[in-house]
Amino acid sequence: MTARTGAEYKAGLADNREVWLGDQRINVLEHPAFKGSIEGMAGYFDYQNKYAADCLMTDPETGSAMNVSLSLPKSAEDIARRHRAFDRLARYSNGMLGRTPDYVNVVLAGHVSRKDIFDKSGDPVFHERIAAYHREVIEKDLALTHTIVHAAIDKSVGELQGMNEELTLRVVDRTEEGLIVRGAKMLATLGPIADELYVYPAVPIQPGYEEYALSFAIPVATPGVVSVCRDHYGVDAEIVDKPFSSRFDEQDAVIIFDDVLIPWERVFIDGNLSVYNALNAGTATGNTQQQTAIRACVKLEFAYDLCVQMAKATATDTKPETASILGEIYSYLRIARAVVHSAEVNASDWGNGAFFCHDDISALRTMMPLWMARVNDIIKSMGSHNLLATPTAAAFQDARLGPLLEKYLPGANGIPAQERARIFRTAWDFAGSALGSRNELYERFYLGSVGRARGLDHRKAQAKGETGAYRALFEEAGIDPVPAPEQQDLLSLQGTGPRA
Ligand SMILES: Cc1cc2nc3c(=O)[nH]c(=O)nc-3n(C[C@H](O)[C@H](O)[C@H](O)COP(=O)(O)OP(=O)(O)OC[C@H]3O[C@@H](n4cnc5c(N)ncnc54)[C@H](O)[C@@H]3O)c2cc1C
Repeated sequence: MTARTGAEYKAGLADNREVWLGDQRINVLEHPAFKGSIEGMAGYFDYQNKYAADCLMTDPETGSAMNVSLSLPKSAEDIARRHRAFDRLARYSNGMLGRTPDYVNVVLAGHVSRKDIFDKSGDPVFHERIAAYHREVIEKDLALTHTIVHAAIDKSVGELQGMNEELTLRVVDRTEEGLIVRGAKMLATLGPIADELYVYPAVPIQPGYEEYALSFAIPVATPGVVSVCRDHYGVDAEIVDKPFSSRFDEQDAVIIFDDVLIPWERVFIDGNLSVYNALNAGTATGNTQQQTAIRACVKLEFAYDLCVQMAKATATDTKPETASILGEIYSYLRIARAVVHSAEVNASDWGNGAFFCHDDISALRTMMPLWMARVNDIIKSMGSHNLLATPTAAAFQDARLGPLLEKYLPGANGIPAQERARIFRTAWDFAGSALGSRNELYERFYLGSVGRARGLDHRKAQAKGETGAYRALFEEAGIDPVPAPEQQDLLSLQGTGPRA
C-alpha cells in the first residue's frame, strides 16, 4: 500500500475495538459524537496526499509513497526535509491537533534509528522486531497512538510503589505465544480512533521493577484493550462556526490492559532496563521534539494572526497596550522558531548515524506550555464579551435577524458583522470552548509536566558541567579557591567557627 487516503483510514477502523464513552460501549464509526473527529483525521490523510511534495517521499525499499515522518534521518538534508513535512502537516489543523500520526511515527523512527542502544543488550532479536514493525507501519501507513505514562495515583510514594504497584501496566505471565500484560497507562490521545497502540519507555525504571519495563505495539482492537474515553468535546456544527471543535477533537482515553496477549514478534523491550532507560534519553529531545516544536510554532503563528484580527475588529490595533500584547505573542513565536533553527543547524549523529537535532530544543518543552497558556489568557482578555456576542453564520441568513445583526454587531475598521462574528467565534473555539480548554491542558502536560522537564534540564546541565561561572569569577581575579574541608588543616579551624 502507499500513503493512505481518508477513505482508507476510515475503512481501517471497522473492527471490534472495545471503546467506552460514558457507560456505553460504542462503535466509533457509528456513534454520532465521533463523526467530526473521524472526518477530521480522515482529512489529515487526504491532506498528506494533497501536499505530497511536502509530506510524502519515496520509500527506499518499495518505491511507494510514504510519510516523511517515518524516515530515518542521516544528514542535515534529511532534517531539513523532515522540517518541511512537519510544518506542512501541522498546518492542516493550525497546530490544534497534537497527535496527528506523524507524532508517533517520528518517535518510532527515532527508536529504530538507535540500533546501537538495542545492540548493547546483546540480543539482536528485539531490534529486528521493532525494525520489522517500522516497515509494517510504513507499508500500511498506520495511524498510531501511544500510552507511556505510569498510572500512578498516590504521589506520596514511588510511581511503582504502594497502591501504584497494582495500577500500572506490567507483565503478569509468559506463554508460548507471548507476554500477558495487565494494568493501565495514562493517556492515549487519539487512542479510540487510531489503528495501533505503541507502548514505549518514558521515565527511567529502577532495578527490581523489570516487569514494568516494556515496549510493544498491538492493534487497538486486540482483545482485552479497553479504551475509556473522556467526555467528547467535538460538536456537530458547521466548520465556519466551530472550525476546531467540529473536526479536531483527538479524543483522549485511558487504556486499561485487561490481561492482553502481546505476541512475541511485537515485543520490543522485555524487562531490559539498560535499553528501556536509554531509549527515551537517546531520542526524545533531538528527534521527537523536532515535530512537537514545529507544530507549536505553527499554532503560535495562527494565534498571533488571530489576535491581530481581533484587535482590528475592535479598532484596538493602534493602541500601544494592544501592540505590546501582540508583540508578546510574536516574540514567543520568534524565540520558538529561533530555537528550532538553532537545534536543526546544530544537529549531529547521536549514535549509529542517527542524525538528530541539538538537545537545546528541549528548552521549548519547559517554556511552550507557559506561552500557550498565556496566549489563551490574552485571547480571553482581549476578546471579553466579544467572544460570546457571535451569531452563527446561519443567523445572518435569516430575513428578520440578519439585518439586525448586520446593524448592531458590525466590526470596527469596516469589518462586516459576519466577519467579526467569525473572528471571535474562532477565537473562542481556540481558547475557551470545551475543546479549547482541553487543548490548553494538553499543551501543559502532553510531554510530561513542566516541573519534571525543568528538573531534567537542570540535571543534564550539571552532568555537562554547566557552567563554572561562579568559580571563574574568582579565578579571573587571581583569588585561590577555598580548599575543601578534608584538604584543610582542620586544627587551624578550631576556635574560628561559630560557637554553640
Ligand atoms: C490532554 C492530555 C493528553 C495526553 N496524552 C497523552 C498520550 O497520548 N500518551 C501519554 O503517554 N501521555 C499523555 N499525556 C500525559 C500524561 O497523561 C500526564 O498527564 C502527564 O505526563 C503529567 O502527569 P503527571 O501526573 O505525571 O504529572 P507530574 O509530573 O506528577 O506533575 C504534576 C504537577 O506536579 C509538578 N511537579 C511534578 N514533578 C515535579 C518536580 N520534580 N519539580 C517540580 N514540580 C513538579 C508539575 O509541574 C505539575 O504541576 C496527556 C496529558 C494530557 C493532559
